[in-house]
Amino acid sequence: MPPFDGVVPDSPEVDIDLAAKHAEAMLTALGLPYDSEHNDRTPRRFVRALAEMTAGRLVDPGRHLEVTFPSVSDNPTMILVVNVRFVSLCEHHLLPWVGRASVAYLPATGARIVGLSKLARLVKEFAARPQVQERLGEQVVTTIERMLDTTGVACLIRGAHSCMNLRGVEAEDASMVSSHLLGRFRDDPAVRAEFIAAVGSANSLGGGG
Ligand SMILES: Nc1nc2c(ncn2[C@@H]2O[C@H](COP(=O)(O)OP(=O)(O)OP(=O)(O)O)[C@@H](O)[C@H]2O)c(=O)[nH]1
Ligand SMILES: [Zn+2]
Repeated sequence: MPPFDGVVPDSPEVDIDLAAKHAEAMLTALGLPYDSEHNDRTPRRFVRALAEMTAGRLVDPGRHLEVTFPSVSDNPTMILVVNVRFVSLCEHHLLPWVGRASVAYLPATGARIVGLSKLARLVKEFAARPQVQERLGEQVVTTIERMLDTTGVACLIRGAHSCMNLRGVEAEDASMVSSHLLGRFRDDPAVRAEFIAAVGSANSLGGGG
């Protein structure tokens, strides 16, 4: 089942008919009846969208790191993917939050390496569920550490949380920055500085090749 393709997951855990019935009751209880021909499918649309945006919880994102290639260097250097865009749902309010993650790892000498897209898939699937930013970063780095032979893993995330930007405190331009560092990224200031500088310079170069 591929999530993130606009599809509602086909899973025994997901009952769209039942969810739509409850959503209609919930909206009615809020004084928002959806009972005209214009909007009577809204409860169904609402729960389908929710199911689609939480499809990542039904898969094991780590499976992407099972596809590896032989090492190409006796002196492996930092592998970094910058600005992986993701969409998530704040687990407190179930409102969307969006962000960009930059993910790096240092392969151990002789270790097999992973395709770049797999790091992006990891981020997007861990994001596609009720989530908090701290846990997203933690899940990304600990999964890479578990699945690959590395001497360090890092993930820097900048997230814009609509529950803070568009309601409540309405801090419109505020975003959250978090860094999750393991191994040499945590213990060696030079490696950490190289990571932060590489993310910064990639951003100043703009996207693309
Ligand atoms: N640390 C962290 N906090 C988050 C994240 N997403 C949402 N929050 C915060 O979760 C908190 C939930 O606080 P509550 O006081 O229970 O909720 P609330 O009454 O709606 O609070 P306000 O948002 O301040 O109106 C809010 O401060 C949100 O900004 C996240 O990824 N990480
Ligand atoms: Zn929230």
